[in-house]
Amino acid sequence: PLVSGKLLFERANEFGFAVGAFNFNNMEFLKAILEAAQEEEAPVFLQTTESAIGYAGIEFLAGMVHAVKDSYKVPFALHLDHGRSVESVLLAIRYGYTSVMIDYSDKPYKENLEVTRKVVSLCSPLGISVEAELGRLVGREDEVESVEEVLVDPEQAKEFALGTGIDALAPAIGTAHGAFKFKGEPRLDFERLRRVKERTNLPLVLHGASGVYYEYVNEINMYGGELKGARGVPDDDVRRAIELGINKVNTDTDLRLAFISTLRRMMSEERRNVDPRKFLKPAMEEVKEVVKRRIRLYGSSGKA
Ligand SMILES: O=C(COP(=O)(O)O)N(O)CCCOP(=O)(O)O
Ligand SMILES: [Zn+2]
Repeated sequence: PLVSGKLLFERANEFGFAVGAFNFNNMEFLKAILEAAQEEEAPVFLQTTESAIGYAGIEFLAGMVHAVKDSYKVPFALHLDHGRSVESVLLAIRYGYTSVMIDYSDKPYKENLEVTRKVVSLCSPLGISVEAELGRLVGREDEVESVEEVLVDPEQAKEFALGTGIDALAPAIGTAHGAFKFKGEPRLDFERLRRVKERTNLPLVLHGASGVYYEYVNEINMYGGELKGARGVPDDDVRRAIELGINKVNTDTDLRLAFISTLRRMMSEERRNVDPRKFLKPAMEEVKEVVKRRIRLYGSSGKA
């Protein structure tokens, strides 16, 4: 059933595992995620960014989730990923989201603190969980670095947690969104993560955590794609981060790679087919498989 993110954050923090937070923009990804969670008997966050809402419309995205809120026995939260304004959070509340992120990490600290405190005052009385971010993920798309990376300051994290009353914190520890993470070798700042957990004891969130599995990258490159230098976070680093206190792991790129690799292969092999379902069904199945793989990696199988 559809539940508050608070429930998922608290249990994951108490028992030391992470809940998968999977992004969706359409019915196929949503169905794949929920079926994977059901088969793994795992809780999940279903999450949409503002660009997902721009693509599909919040009525469709929230409407689909509310339509199936009693159709799956596993608990799932509907989460606004990277909300960039109070208005965006209010819209999510209006459409029955049960968890939100207010991401003011690219603004001065004081602004981040004030706006986040405001969002907590709006959401907490409604039982809606609030996630915020400190430090800045380097936003690397197609190998082009767009923003300067700023790693989280553990002392500031403690003050921020106390000053805002957030339910969860996303500390920037070296990851980046997309398929091109890290300049050189993959490296997360585990010592910094440990200190943030020690000082806040909050449920922590890892953004930019996709593994970018070579089997999907290779298949995309074999069937007309061009992902040169694609690289993700090794599974062992995700495990280590969870041991150190990560309780929600954001996963978008791995689902995209699974979907697109299957789509490219099917489109190239079935040259007479014009029924979208013949391509979308196997692509959806592949997304389901990679979601199950990630749920097992996060230690959340059987934790529903
Ligand atoms: O942390 C992540 C995903 O990390 P990943 O790329 O490593 O999967 N996210 O918050 C997902 C961000 C998706 O943004 P958009 O819908 O604008 O493309
Ligand atoms: Zn993110």
